[in-house]
Amino acid sequence: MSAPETTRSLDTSSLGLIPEPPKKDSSDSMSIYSPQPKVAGNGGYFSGSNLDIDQSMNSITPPAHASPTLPAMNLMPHSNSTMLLGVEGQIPPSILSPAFTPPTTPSTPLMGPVASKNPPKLMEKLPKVNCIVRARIPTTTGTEIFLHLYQNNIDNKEHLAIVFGNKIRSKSLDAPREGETELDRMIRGAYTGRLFPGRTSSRVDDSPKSSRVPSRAASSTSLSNMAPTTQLTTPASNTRNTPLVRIHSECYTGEIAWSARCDCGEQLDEAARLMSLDPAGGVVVYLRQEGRGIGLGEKLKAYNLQDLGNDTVQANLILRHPADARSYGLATAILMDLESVNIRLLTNNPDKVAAVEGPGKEVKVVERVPMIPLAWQNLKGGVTGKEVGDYLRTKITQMGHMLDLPADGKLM
Ligand SMILES: Nc1nc2c(ncn2[C@@H]2O[C@H](COP(=O)(O)OP(=O)(O)OP(=O)(O)O)[C@@H](O)[C@H]2O)c(=O)[nH]1
Repeated sequence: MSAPETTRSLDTSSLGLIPEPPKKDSSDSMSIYSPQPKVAGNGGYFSGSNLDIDQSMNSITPPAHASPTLPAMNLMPHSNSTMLLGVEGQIPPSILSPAFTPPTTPSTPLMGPVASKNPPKLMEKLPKVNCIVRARIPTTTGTEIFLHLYQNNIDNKEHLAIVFGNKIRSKSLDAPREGETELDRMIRGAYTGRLFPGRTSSRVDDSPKSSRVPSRAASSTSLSNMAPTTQLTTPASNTRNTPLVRIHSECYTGEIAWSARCDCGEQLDEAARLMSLDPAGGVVVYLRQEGRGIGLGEKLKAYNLQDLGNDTVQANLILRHPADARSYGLATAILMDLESVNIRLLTNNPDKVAAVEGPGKEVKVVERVPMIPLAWQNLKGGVTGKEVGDYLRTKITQMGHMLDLPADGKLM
C-alpha cells in the first residue's frame, strides 16, 4: 500500500466549512477569528508535521477552529468516498483525529468501510455476566415487562435485558446467594409470579389469582396499537417456542432526543410491540454501546461531519474510529443466562447474526426476522426525512445490511 499524500497545500475553498482564511498579516484585523492557538513543541493537538503544514499553507494562518492539519480533501456533499479516503481507500493520517479513543466495551478491531466483508472478531472467551436485579415495569402501552440489570467482568456499564413474557428467567438472578433472606430475594427480583403487600416467600406465588401477571393475550392488546397496522411476524411452526430477540445498541439521540437521523427509536418500539404479541415471549438485550460503540460525544462529531457531506461510515473513519466498533459477547452471555440459546433475531445486520452466536456457537440464530422501516411499508409511525434515508442507504450499500432499497428509490 502506498503512503498517503500528506504534503498538499490547504485548499480551504474546497472544504466549504471554513471561511476564506486571512493572510497572516491581516489576521489581527479579522475579529471573527479566534487567536491562533499556541502549540508547545510537538505535543498537543498538532502533529509533528505542523511546521510543514505551515509551509505548505504558504504562510496562511487558519482560524483557530479549523483543523491545522487538514489537507486538500473534498468534504463537500457529493464528494465521492475515493476522494475522501485518499490513496487506496486509506484515510490520510493528516485528517485523522489526533487520538483514537477506544470504547470502554471491548470492541472489534479496526474494520474497513464494508463491515460485512470484515465480520467482527469474536472474543475468545465470553464475558461473565450477573443479573443483579430485576423489576416488573408496567409500561405506558399496558404491556408489562421485566427489566433485568446486568453487571459483567469486562466493563463497568449497566447493560440491560428487557424481558417480555413469564417464561424467560435469569439463572444468575435466581441462584441463591449466601445468607440471603426471602425478603432479600424479593427485593432483588428473584421471585416467581407477582409481588404483593404482605408476600413472604420468593418461591411460591401465593398471590390471589386475580393479581397475577397478566396472560400474554391480555397484555399484548394495547401494545399492538403502538403502530397501528404493522403485521406481526408469524413464527414458523418449528420456531413457535423460540423467543424473539433484539440486540439493541444504545442510541441517546434516537431514543431520547427524538432524532430523525436514524431509525433506532422506531426499531426499539417495533421490537417491543412484536415481542408483546409473540407467544414465545422475547428479549431486548440493550447494550450500552452508544453510537455503534464510539460513544455519544464522538457520534455527535460524526453527525457534524455528516452535515458536511460525509456518510455515516466515512464520518466514523475520519474520526479515526472503525465503521462499527461494537462487540456482542455480552449479548451472547446475557442470552445464555436467560436460557435463550435458540433465538429468532430481529435485525438486518449480518455482523450481529454472526457475532451473537458466540465463539463456540453458544447461541443459535434459528431465524432472522428483518426490520423493515415502517415508512417503507407505508405504515404510520416511522421515522422519515433525508437524514434517515441517507443513513439507511449507507447501511445497505456500505455495511451490507440485509434490506432491499424501496423499488421506487424513495428512501423516505
Ligand atoms: N457512529 C454512528 N452511530 C450511529 C449513527 N446513527 C446511529 N448510530 C448508532 O448505531 C447504533 C444502531 O444500532 P442498532 O439499533 O443495534 O442497529 P444496527 O446494528 O444498525 O442493525 P439492525 O439490528 O439491523 O438495526 C446505535 O448505537 C446508534 O447510536 C451514526 O450516524 N454514526
